[in-house]
Formats: sequence, C-alpha cells, structure tokens
Amino acid sequence: MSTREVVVHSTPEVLAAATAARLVTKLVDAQASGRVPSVVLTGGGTGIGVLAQLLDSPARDAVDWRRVELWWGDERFVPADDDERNEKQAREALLNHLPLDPARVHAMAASDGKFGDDVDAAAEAYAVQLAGVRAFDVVMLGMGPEGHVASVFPESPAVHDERPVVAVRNCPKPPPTRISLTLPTIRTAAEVWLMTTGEGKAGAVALTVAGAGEVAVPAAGAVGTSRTLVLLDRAAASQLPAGLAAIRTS
Ligand SMILES: O=C1O[C@H](COP(=O)(O)O)[C@@H](O)[C@H](O)[C@H]1O
Repeated sequence: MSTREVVVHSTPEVLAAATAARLVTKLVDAQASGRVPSVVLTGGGTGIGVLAQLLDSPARDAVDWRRVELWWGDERFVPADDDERNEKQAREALLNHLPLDPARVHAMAASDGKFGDDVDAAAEAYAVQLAGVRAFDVVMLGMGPEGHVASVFPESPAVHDERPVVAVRNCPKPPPTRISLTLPTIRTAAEVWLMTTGEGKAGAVALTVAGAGEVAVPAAGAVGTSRTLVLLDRAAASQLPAGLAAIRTS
C-alpha cells in the first residue's frame, strides 16, 4: 500500500489539463515498455473534465489508442442513451474521437442491454470480464462531498463487500441503481488517482487525507499498490492542514 501524495492545482481547469498530461505520459511510458496499459475511467465533473482536456491536447496523439484497455470504476444503471451514463459522457467527451479498439473498451452494461434490468447479473458479468486483468495501471476516481468513490457510498453495503464488482441500490445520489468496482478491486491498481475540485469536497478530502475509516469515508480506502495521488484544486484543498497544502502546490 502506498502513501498518499497530495497535489494542489490553482483551478479546476489546470487540474484537468495537468491530469490529462499525466495520463498521456503514463500511457506512453507503458507502451514504450511493450505493455498494453489498462486504465479505469470515472464519471463525474472532474473525471469527464480530464477527458475533455485530453481531447484538446495535441499530446494525446503520442498514445497508440488501439493498444489501451479502458474500464469503468462505476456506472449508472440506466438505458444506454441516457445522459446520466458515465460511458456516454466519456464517449462524447473523448472516446468517440479516438481510434480505440472496440474490443478493449469495457463498458458496464446498461439497463436496456444484454441483462435487461437485472443489475446483479450485469455486475457479475463485469466481474467475469475483469478476472483476466492482472492489475490496472491507473484507476481514476472522482469523489463525492460525503466521500464516496466510484459508487461505493459511506456506510452502504458496497463498502463492506469483498466481491470485485457489485450492484448498488438505493444510492443517496441519483440515479439510485448502479454498478461499481469495490474497494478491494480498486486497491489492486498500481496507481490510484483521486481527483476532485470545489469547496464542497474540502471536508471529505481533509478526512481522506487524515486517514478516516473507509466505511465512513470510502475515498480513504482508495489506494494504489505503488502510488496514490490526491489531485485537487485550491478550493478542494482548503481544509487540509496548511503545511500539507503548501508542500505541493502547482
Ligand atoms: O456519481 C458519481 O459521482 C462521483 C463524483 O462526481 P463529481 O461530479 O462530484 O465529481 C463520480 O466519481 C462517480 O463516477 C459518479 O458515478
């Protein structure tokens, strides 16, 4: 398990651009060493903002996108064409514009897909797909104001679940039915990048960095085996101890 490194950027735009650049470097380095990197995408404003920045960055052409495996950390269990879907948002922000290999893009099922409205079957099928993955290179995660990551919410059944992927019901944040990787699966990643912006996230960020318990603050349980980055804008970092925020400000 790695120690958290906190990086504070001046604005959400700078954070998104810097994280997009970080991802390009990560993918290029992995491909240069002959590997096909695997990345877990996130929904939410910050995660989709990073993808939009990547679309605007000429550096994205340094990556051979046909040799990248893409997964999702969570998905809202709604019809495929619903604007709430993390997959749809990611495709519109970036993926539709890249020469990806469709066989390497691993979206979670929609509620009008192969499994119909059986969210448990959809979650189990995703776990079967994941069984072939050795370790993710990067898991990107947004974070809720109460400390949820992916669709693992505080004090919810998912936070206690040891299975790799779970169906989530009655989410406090709509839509109520979702599919999510669990914390044990997230922790198999080499690197976890926890990314968030805005004052509304500052309390949960401070609790995460202070080492709160993962049942109360699931973000605190999201760590990588070799690196855990907490990527923030100044507003999200505003409740961190002054010394810590000052160490790594860019
Ligand atoms: O519902 C979700 O929320 C989180 C955080 O979203 P944000 O808009 O507050 O950044 C997100 O990471 C997750 O993937 C998503 O399904």
